Formats: sequence, C-alpha cells, structure tokens
Amino acid sequence: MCQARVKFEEQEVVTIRDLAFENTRTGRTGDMLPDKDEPNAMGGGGQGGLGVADHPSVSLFREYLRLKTVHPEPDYDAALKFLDRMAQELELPMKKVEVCPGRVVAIITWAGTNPALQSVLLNSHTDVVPVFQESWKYDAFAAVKDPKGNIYGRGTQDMKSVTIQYIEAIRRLKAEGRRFARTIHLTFVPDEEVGGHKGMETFVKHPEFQALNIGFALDEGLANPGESFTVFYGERCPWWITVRCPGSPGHGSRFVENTAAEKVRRIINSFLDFREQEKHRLNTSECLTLGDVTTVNMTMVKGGVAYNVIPAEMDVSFDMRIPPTVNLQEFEEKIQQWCKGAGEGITYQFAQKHTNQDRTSTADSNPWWKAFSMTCKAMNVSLQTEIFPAATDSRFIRAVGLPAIGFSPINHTPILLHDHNEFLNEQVFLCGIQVYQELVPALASVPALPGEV
Ligand SMILES: CSCC[C@H](NC(C)=O)C(=O)O
Ligand SMILES: [Zn+2]
Ligand SMILES: [Zn+2]
Repeated sequence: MCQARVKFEEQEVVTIRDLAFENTRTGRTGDMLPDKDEPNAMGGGGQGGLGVADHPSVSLFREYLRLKTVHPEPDYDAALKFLDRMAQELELPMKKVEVCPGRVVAIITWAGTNPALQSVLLNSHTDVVPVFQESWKYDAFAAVKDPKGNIYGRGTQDMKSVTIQYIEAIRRLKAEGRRFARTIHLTFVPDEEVGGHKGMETFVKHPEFQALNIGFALDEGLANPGESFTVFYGERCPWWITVRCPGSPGHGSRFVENTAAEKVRRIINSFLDFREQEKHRLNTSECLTLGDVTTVNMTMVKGGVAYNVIPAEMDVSFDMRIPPTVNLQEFEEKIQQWCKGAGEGITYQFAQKHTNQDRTSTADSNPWWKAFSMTCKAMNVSLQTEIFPAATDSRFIRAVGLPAIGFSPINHTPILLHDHNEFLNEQVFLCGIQVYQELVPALASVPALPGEV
C-alpha cells in the first residue's frame, strides 16, 4: 500500500485517473483543476503549459509553502488564516493561545471516543529560516515543481510538508468515517527556528498545554537519503557559549604582555582540539552517528577598534551540541579548566544551555513506541533510530516528562533543511501522508495504560 519505497528513477506519475480515485476515496471534490492564478501550479512543473493537475494534497502543500512565514519577520497572520481554513474544512475546532505578544499557538482538536484517555500530539512549527535567494534555482517561496516532481521551497523539508501531511491524513481518516479512542491534537507553533522561547518553551508551561492531557507526541525529524526513515528518540543539548577574554591594551607596534588575543588563541585551541578529537571519534567508529558525539564550532569573534590599538577585550563564541550520554557537569568543568588555563580574568556566559537529557524509550515496553514501530513494520518501512543532532521543539516536550519522537516521513531525499534549494519530491510527500494514515490510528488506539481511566 505505502509507496515509500518509490525511487526517483522509477517514479510513478500521478494521473488524472489516480486523482479522481483519490478524490472519491477522500471525499474531496472541486480542486481537480490546476489553479491558474498560482505560479507554476501545473503538474509536471515547468513554467506553465500543458501538464497534469496537482494532486489536491500537493496543491495544498504548495499553497502553504508560498506563505512567507520566514524569519526575521514571519507572516504568522497568514499561517493562522490558512490554519483557520484547514480547521473549517476538517470540521474540527481550532483554539488559539497567545503564549507571548504576537506569538500564537494554534490547536486543532479531533476528540476521541474516550476523551479521558491521554491524547496524541501532532506538532509542527509554522516558521522557516531565511534564504540566500541568489543561490536558489527558483524563487524559494514560489513552490516551483520541476519535471521530476521535485517541489522547491523553504520549508519543503523543515517542516511545512509534515504540517500538511498531518492535515491530509486527518482529512482522509475523517472522510473514511473513522473514530479513535484517544483525542488527537494538532499544534502549530511559532518561533521554533529562533530557539522556541516565545513558542514551545513557553507553551509547555501554559495551562492550555496541560489541558491537552498529552500522552505521546510526534514532531519533526530529518530526511533520509536511503530507503529507511530516521526516527529520533532524543536530542543533543545545545550550548551556545561566549568566552570573554580581557587583556592589556596598548600600541599596536609593541610586544604588550597578556593581550586578549593571546588568551583568545588558547581558548580557540582548547575548543577546536576537542572538536578534532570528537570528529576523529565519529569518523573512526561505524556505529556512531552525529548525534552520538559532541560537535564544537566557532561561530563568532568580536573585539577591537583599530589596526594599531591592542584591544582590552575580545569575545569568541561557540555552538556546541552535547549528546545525552555526556555528563554535563563534567563537561562544564572541562570548559572551566580551558578558561582557567588560558589566562587571567576569562569569563563565559551561555546564550543557550539546555540541560534536559531525557530520551524516549524505544523498547517494546513503551506502548507508544510499540504502536509506532509495529505500524512501520507492517508497512514494510524500515526505521533507523538516532539522537537528533540539532535541536527541535521536542526537547521542551521531553523536558516536561512526555515521550516524543522526531519523525519526518521523508526517504530517498538528501538532507536539505536550512540549505539552498531545499526540495521534496511530490511522490515522497504523498507517501508520507499514507504513513500518517496508518500511524495516527495506531497511536490514537493505544489501549488504556495503567493509571488511565
Ligand atoms: C537551539 S535553538 C535553534 C534550533 C535549531 N534547530 C534546527 C532543527 O535547526 C538548531 O538546532 O540550531
Ligand atoms: Zn524544523
Ligand atoms: Zn529548522
């Protein structure tokens, strides 16, 4: 049933007949013809001309991609208007919670037949990262589809695809007349891409979040270039640190002792030597993935006023990502040693210091994981379980004690989140909807757990 095994070379073309069948099955009508007002809306991509109409789910995906919810000024109003329409089409209630001024979380709820049971959360963020338009093949917000069916746009992988896949899976399940014991909540959150402080981090502390009575959450993952899907059961902790090095100022023509730059050099050496060790560890062990080692990258250097003035202070910043297996207290002690060894008066401060290292169990004793993995097995979908190398909103969900899995049903696709020419093939996208059509019923039908009514 699931076409997740489809390979690009053997790509099937969705024909009008397939679409007609699909529309009958889903109960969706009236959107068979390509929308001539949309740029490049013709199936088969190209720049207009004769083509095959987009599958309605693809058409919706491309419409959502065109909303400019891009930092630094995301058009969140456009996203909320779109989601309002989705809720109306699905005939489901939508609640809006303003977690911070101008930062609204939208919640669409499909009540279960036993609402006392814990719910299933399908989370996605509405914002996307900026683009370097000059490096893109197409306008990053035009959702152009090329002749291979590859849809280009910021958010195609991260994570507007997942948002629409959730919505389309729910639409189809509702059209089939299905009901499930557990309530399903779809949350659409702002600001994930800028750290989640005015989004999920605040929302998880809000009474409206507690009221959702969540038992298990799905959130974003990463594409997999091979046949498998990658699922993430934990994340590395992001630590963003700035090390401040004071030093003796003076004339740029002299050998001044104890300069800020000499201290910065020792700091950089300590951090980057450690970086080399970890890179070597990753490259020499077949069983390690990026999520299992600590990455360190020097991302900013600040200081100085003129060529011939030795500055009294210089700052250097690093982006570190620490696996959940690392003892964080010992790791910070190591940083303190590096600072102490680099000279007098060096201080540091964190711009980001996540310390929760909770992981979601991938043992069969976890009924949520069992439902998830058994369903994938039944679909012949193979899974690779990993630690997420970067940070998502799942870290806030896990930090309040809830199990969460990061999963984007994207295989046979290079990992292009935050990259130029981010794309997703329409067939892979459509397969992902079918994956959720199986996963959502399985999760929403997990039998009552000990302690549940
Ligand atoms: C630490 S908050 C920023 C979140 C961002 N997430 C991704 C997926 O790129 C990151 O890991 O840099
Ligand atoms: Zn994302
Ligand atoms: Zn992202």
